[in-house]
Amino acid sequence: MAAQQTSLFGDVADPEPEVLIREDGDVRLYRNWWTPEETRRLFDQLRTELAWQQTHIQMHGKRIPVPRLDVWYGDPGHPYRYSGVRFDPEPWTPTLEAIKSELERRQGLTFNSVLANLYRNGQDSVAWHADDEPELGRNPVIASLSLGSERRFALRHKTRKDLAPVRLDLPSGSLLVMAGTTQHFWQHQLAKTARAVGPRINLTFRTVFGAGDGGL
Ligand SMILES: O=C(O)CCC(=O)C(=O)O
Ligand SMILES: [Fe+2]
Repeated sequence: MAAQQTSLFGDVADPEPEVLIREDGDVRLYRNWWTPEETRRLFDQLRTELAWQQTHIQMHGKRIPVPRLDVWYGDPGHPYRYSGVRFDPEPWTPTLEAIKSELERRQGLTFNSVLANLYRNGQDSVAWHADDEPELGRNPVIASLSLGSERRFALRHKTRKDLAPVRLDLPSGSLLVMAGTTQHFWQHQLAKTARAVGPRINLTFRTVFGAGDGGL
């Protein structure tokens, strides 16, 4: 039975997660990880507090804007790589630090970085990819929190045709945890939509191994 816990964010009973993927990976969804009130408050705080920026990638020698705003926060000394270039993360804000401690306590995990994404409308998206950069280690645990408008998330196996793709609308206040070998065998995306949708914030907590951590 899930324990009733008192948290910074109120009294929350964590229900058992829904298991979305158990073959060649491990993906679980906690639908009501935050209450609607917490979710609204955190969405407003993060929308105004975070240093949202436009990231560009190099493609065929051209500088292309990614279709969303994003920003990395994390412990110093754990640079992340984007399009082959290393960047230092921003220092934790109080809101992100509180969310991180809450996540670590309730999930029994630790993280040192978070990539925050802001999808401004239905035209913002993230293309098929796996979070398999070497600095995330062999079997990364990625904890993904959704706030704001519901958007369609999808996972597909890279090679096996017998495993059906998983598609679901990620509710506001939900926590999706991708673990085990998920990033080796599966890709995920957040597709564009023609529907009129408001903004969505996604926080993906990760552990980025720095040069001194060894054991990648
Ligand atoms: O917005 C999402 O739900 C997914 C974001 C994602 O896959 C990423 O930032 O790596
Ligand atoms: Fe991802």
